[in-house]
Amino acid sequence: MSIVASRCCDRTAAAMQSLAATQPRAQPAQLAGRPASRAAQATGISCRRAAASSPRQRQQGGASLPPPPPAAASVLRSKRAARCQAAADSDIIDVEGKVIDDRVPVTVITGFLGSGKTTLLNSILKREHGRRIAVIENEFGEIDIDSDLVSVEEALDPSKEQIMMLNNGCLCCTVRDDLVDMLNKLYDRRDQFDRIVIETTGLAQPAPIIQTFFLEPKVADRMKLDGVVTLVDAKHVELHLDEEKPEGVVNEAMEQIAYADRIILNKTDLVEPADLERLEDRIAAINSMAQIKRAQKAEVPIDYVLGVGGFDLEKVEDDVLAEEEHHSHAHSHSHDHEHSHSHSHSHDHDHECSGSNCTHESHSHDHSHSHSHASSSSESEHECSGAGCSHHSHKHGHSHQHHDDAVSSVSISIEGDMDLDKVNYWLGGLMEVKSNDLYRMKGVLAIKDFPARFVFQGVHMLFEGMPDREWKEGEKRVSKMVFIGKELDRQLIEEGFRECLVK
Ligand SMILES: Nc1nc2c(ncn2[C@@H]2O[C@H](COP(=O)(O)OP(=O)(O)OP(=O)(O)O)[C@@H](O)[C@H]2O)c(=O)[nH]1
Repeated sequence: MSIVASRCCDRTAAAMQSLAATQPRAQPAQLAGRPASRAAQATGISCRRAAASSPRQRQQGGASLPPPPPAAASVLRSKRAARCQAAADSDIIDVEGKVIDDRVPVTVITGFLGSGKTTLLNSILKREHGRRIAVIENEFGEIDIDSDLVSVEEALDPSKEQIMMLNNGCLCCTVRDDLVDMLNKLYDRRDQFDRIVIETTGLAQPAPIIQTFFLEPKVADRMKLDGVVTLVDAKHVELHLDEEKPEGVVNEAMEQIAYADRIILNKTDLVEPADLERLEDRIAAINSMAQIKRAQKAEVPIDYVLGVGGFDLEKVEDDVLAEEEHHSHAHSHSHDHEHSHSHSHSHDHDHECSGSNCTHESHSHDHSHSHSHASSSSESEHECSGAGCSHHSHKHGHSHQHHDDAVSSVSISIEGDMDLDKVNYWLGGLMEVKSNDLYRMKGVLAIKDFPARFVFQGVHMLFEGMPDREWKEGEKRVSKMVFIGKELDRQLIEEGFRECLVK
């Protein structure tokens, strides 16, 4: 694994306009191969997991901007070989040469105040699922931590040797070091548990917690972030999402949804089915990659929250495909609406997508009851189907709800080979310029002259990627990317990505 961690963006230069440009620059962002089991199988190279989780690897260049890449295809190969050597001595490899990932999986439970986090945690701890769980409970100063503690303590069964640690501070801003300490202390008792669950405060911003698992070498070497599970209070979430925040102040509720791998739409007993549909649309517009499940008392199958693999490169394709399915479902959902309202809808962009060159604007399906038929008022018309369509800002909302959520998902799908140097340059620029506002991204790329697909995922300035399986004979070489972030300029992102195509 390669992680580019330029935490601070010194170079805001040229802003977003520069992203569409394509000349390689001196220090592009890095797309480098991660030696992982599937890649190793595909290439015959057997080496180990996450090179970036090795402190030594980090010193060797994972944590700073990498040198300029040589010719496209050789970047992946040479980096992969280097990483094999770098990681070899500390890694466990099975008899077939496959890497065994022995790190402790960690689940982060987040969600706004009162959304049901403790209810979920208690439910996880009480159920028989055969996993021994250590819990880290984080609470914020003013909140009554004692009552929460009691409820969690009651759920702990001494015979299962569950462990709980309490951190009385805010993980997101002041005590990430505390989290590191706690994780490392917990690790000393590694034989007593199989996985760790962290319940965050309702006001937590997930990013620093997530980043801890990639940026802190010791933690990254010992633990693996399995997934971010976000509880959403169906009754109150819109209140929080709609809350106007002063400039520069984050909307925690929106961020918690944006970073999620799994969303539990909880307290469904308190709202009407129509409210749930509307909420699901709004949540999906913010984060189109996360699965959403409705629940009461946070009751969901255990596999929905544990063993998610939300940051696994091996699962990137599933997530990207899930996003596409979600999109097409949302389309049909929106069309259902259309019919039930007897063609009285105004879509911002009434379109269907097909062909490799479709590049349409935000799919904001505005189900307004007061407008006439969509086609008459649409700004652009296109069709949408097939790999070549690039979808953006999947905002499937209703006219009575907000359309100006600052956080949204942008997905692009383009057929054809990408020029690696250009992708390096463009993606590096995007990460630099958007840094704090680019929350999560995942993608599968077709790189020219490279027989394997390249998969990547990222959080802010953290980026990891690796060659995946080889393209199959006759398979369409399609590159897909999904970005979740704040005030993403869909058009600029798409133009930049399209410019990376081999001419
Ligand atoms: N009606 C209803 N109440 C629920 C549901 N799930 C949880 N609750 C209740 O909502 C309240 C808050 O739930 P918690 O699990 O404590 O929520 P939390 O997110 O941990 O709360 P904080 O720690 O304050 O952020 C409790 O009284 C729960 O019993 C649900 O599905 N329906």
